[in-house]
Amino acid sequence: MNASFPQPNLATLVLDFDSTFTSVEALDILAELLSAADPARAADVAHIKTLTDQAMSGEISFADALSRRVQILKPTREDIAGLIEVLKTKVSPSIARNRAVFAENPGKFRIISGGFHDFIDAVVADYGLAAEYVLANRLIWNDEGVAIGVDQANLLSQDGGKVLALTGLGLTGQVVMVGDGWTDFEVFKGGAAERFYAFTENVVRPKVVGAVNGETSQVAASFDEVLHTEGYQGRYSFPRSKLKVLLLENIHPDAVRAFREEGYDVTTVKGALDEDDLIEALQGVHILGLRSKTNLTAKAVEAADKLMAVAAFCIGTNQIDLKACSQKGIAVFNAPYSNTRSVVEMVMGLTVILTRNIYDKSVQMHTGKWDKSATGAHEVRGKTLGIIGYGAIGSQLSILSEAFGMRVIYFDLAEKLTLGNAKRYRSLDALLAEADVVSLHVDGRGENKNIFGAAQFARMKDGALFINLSRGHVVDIDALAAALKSGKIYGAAVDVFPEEPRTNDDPFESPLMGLKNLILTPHIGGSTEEAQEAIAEFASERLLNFLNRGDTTFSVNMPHVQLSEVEGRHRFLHLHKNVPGVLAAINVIMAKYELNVLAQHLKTNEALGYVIVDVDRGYPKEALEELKAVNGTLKFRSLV
Ligand SMILES: NC(=O)C1=CN([C@@H]2O[C@H](COP(=O)(O)OP(=O)(O)OC[C@H]3O[C@@H](n4cnc5c(N)ncnc54)[C@H](O)[C@@H]3O)[C@@H](O)[C@H]2O)C=CC1
Ligand SMILES: O=C(O)CCC(=O)C(=O)O
Repeated sequence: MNASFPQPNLATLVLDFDSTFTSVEALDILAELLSAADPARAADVAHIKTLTDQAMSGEISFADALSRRVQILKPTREDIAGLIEVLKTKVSPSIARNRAVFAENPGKFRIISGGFHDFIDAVVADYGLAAEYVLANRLIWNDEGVAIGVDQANLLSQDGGKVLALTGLGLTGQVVMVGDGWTDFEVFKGGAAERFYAFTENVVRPKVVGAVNGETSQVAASFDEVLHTEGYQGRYSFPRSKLKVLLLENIHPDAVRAFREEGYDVTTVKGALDEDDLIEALQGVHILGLRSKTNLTAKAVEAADKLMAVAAFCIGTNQIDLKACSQKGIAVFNAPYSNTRSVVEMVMGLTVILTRNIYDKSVQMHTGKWDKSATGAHEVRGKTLGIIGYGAIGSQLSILSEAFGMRVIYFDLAEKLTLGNAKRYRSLDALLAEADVVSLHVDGRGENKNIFGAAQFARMKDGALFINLSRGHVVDIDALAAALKSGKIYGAAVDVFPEEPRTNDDPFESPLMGLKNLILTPHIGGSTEEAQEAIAEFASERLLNFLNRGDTTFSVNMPHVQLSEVEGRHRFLHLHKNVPGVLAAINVIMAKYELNVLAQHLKTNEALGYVIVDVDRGYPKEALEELKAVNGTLKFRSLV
């Protein structure tokens, strides 16, 4: 290990126990355990919680609240043993994930609490903190093993006791207090600590948060933030609570939850944003999630000061300027398979509805018109489906349509595995001449603009059906309207439009409105609960794996590297322009600082090179600065 860690001048960090070291108030948990065992004590729980809250917010005297709570609870030694087991499972997540920092910095941490050694010692011992590093109260026990009071002689059973107890330790060097409660702030205010962190991971106490000055006292949403600011080498080189995630377009709440659970700072916006609003919203944002309606233009990418990664929470990525992202080293992901099935099922349903003219008949019924007739209504069995774009959606549609009794032909620019009895046509015109139903499933690349226009409609069979659930700009809408009006095509279903409203509150306008046997839907091909949930899981997992370990699997613009968790090591992620000499330059720096390399990967694509180096923990900060300065570097980060 390099000699620069642990650093000799790190401050001593003094941690409060309740709602800081653990995510809960111990006496509240004790009250809950007691009332679970004896429901008659339910009223005690409410009483205890009120007293805890009042004391923590500084509304009532701490000493008074403490002895009143013990008097109400009167726990036995067995009750305390049960409490310890529960508390061990309630350690604050950011403390739990930084367990190693306690062992790596012996003597640098203290626990201070108005709670009791009787349970605190056993909980913090798991983190290598011996009882001598705990400043706490003691319960008074009677001969039957029932706690009947508080050791009044202990400084920590008195108001202002934390200040006196800590000062009494005579710690040398800087002392920093970390806690959620008013008594913790008093430690700083009373001069026993040079700095104070109002710890808000578990509870936000307005009086405490409101008292911080932003300099010697500040809010910390996680222990990672405290460690980072104080110069400790914690689990993360950069605290997650300082990484901003912006999720647009009503992305499923499971994604919001996934990021919050991992400690990221998440903001959500219901609709899509136009370029100006997006540029403003992107300031300070590290991660962006969007769907199909927000255009991440080159200008927005250029203006995004902190952006590291973007995910399209959908299949299409035509709304993202991939080139601009690559040039800035921004990783882009999507969810290529999560809504495939939903689109296919919708096409199947639309095919039947159009073939039977069900939509118009239903509209007429709503106006009181009963038109029972078989004219123009057909079975789909035996009809020919022409699929344009035989990718994930097109090929799955092929399978289901055959099961439905249809004959399938397809046209794709690329070589594809033909499934079932489908037949590949090498000419689009030949397909159009034979298909009874034409369904578009090409991607939204710029070159596909208006690939389906008057000439293509003219080549379709008279009375055929047309379905577009791909992208709006792929079809010339005026040509479609003309083909419908002339009766050249019998019916159509359109889910995607060249111009789509950004939110449900914006109006929809199109030359297609009001035409017969034309089903219009508001871009809902992938809008099922199943698909949205699956997308949320898939896309957020891609982003989190990229953030937490540098994994780029499934990225649409980065070289693909599948990486394991970073455990007991450090990982450098170096993204650069694909120019010669970068790996050599990185290795020269590794050698210069005698870094012990545990693993190294280099993967490139046309535009980018991605070097991942795992090294032993501990190295001088100058090594990082030199790695960042290597010629061609686009982005550099280190993970621990
Ligand atoms: N309406 C909705 O809600 C949804 C729409 N979509 C759209 O569907 C598109 C297709 O999705 P996937 O099948 O998953 O994509 P994919 O990338 O797997 O398949 C697209 C296929 O189209 C082919 N292709 C591209 N341009 C072509 C052209 N001009 N002529 C013939 N073939 C061409 C490609 O070679 C590829 O095989 C997405 O890109 C997206 O725009 C996807 C999901 C939901
Ligand atoms: O529902 C959405 O967000 C868009 C679906 C879509 O068009 C896609 O997945 O590409």
